[in-house]
Amino acid sequence: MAKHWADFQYEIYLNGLTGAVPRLPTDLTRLEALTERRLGPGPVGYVAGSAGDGSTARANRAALERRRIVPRMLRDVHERDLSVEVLGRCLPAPLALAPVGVLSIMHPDAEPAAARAAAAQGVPYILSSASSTPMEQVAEAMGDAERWFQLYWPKDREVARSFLNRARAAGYTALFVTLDTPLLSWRPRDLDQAYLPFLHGVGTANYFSDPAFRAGLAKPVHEDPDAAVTHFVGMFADPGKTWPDLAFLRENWDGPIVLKGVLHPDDARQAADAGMDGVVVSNHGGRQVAGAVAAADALPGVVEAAGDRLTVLFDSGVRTGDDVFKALALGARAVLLGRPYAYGLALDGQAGVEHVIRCLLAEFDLTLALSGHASPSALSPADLVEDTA
Ligand SMILES: Cc1cc2nc3c(=O)[nH]c(=O)nc-3n(C[C@H](O)[C@H](O)[C@H](O)COP(=O)(O)O)c2cc1C
Ligand SMILES: O=C(O)C(=O)c1ccccc1
Repeated sequence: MAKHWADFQYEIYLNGLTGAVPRLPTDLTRLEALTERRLGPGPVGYVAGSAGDGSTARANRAALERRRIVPRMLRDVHERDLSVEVLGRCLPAPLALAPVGVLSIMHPDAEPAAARAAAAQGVPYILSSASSTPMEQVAEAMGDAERWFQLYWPKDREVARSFLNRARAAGYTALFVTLDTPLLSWRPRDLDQAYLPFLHGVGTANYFSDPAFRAGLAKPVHEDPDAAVTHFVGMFADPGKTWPDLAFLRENWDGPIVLKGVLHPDDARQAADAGMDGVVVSNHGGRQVAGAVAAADALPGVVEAAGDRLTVLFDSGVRTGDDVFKALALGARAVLLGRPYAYGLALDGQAGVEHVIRCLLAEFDLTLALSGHASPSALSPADLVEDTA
């Protein structure tokens, strides 16, 4: 019998018999305000903030909320199985933790704590290139869990090659290549605080530990940290890249490659033509293009274009179990979760991240059951209506 994620609900009530209540709210939309009280304005602004006036982030929520579930009754939902196949692996639920860089601004335990939390719950953790801990150390924290690595494709070919070699040697199997961040967007919350974590050296661990990166420095990192940061800023991304460049990644990575940040159906077709294995329909949580299409509104078109050539994943704005239901009904195979787990980490370290995963999946399991379905594969667009009022 598959694990019932909904059992967490009963566990909470049972603990209540001894007077215990959960350490963090079970409505994950409440975590941002709590984190705001805990952390300084720079760090929380960086995580909570988005591009421009925040319209894309709001549109992400509105597009999910506008879609409403039409539950079905009397359909035997006693036994449920939330597992899904993603990139040739069986996951216990349709969820992975999105790559979130600079996590040490949230909590000193940072990426290793998030990785341990994900591993404890059997959920994949996608490690960001811009992590505060080198990828080899995070790999150890992941233990037997699935290891996925997010690539910010460095401008320098040798650093790119070195990252791929290191990731492979450290046991990462799938590569998530983020396409939507060749530049950082206009982010007023960070600009008004004049706060950018990397300029404080945060999020540079993979680079500063990299032999190919260090070969480009005149002096060792510790002798001239400012020059190392400047080198990182110039190297971190490359707005000059085009579709034919993907051949380099295909030649240098033999596992699955997923392009993160695809919103247009034609880009999905180009991804498939370039031999990619999947896409993440994402607008980076509203952090890149202000005024961009809501991720959920872009999802059906990309799903159609992908056909059976690509695995389609989804992120940007997922906060509740019914959001997961809706993304899957619109055709995503699984969702990635971003800010909520960063807040869980800020508020309670590894335990906070586990709390977030368990709440989201318990709520999804209950939504699935109460809507008359026993597995993610049963969902389709016919389970939703669009609220046009
Ligand atoms: C603080 C922060 C840092 C992020 N860093 C990265 C990153 O290093 N690489 C990446 O591909 N996406 C990054 N993202 C985007 C997430 O992977 C994801 O697309 C987004 O957070 C999903 O939206 P949500 O926060 O609404 O769930 C970051 C997001 C946040 C909030
Ligand atoms: O802030 C982000 O959204 C992001 O993707 C990023 C980029 C570089 C370093 C850390 C995070």
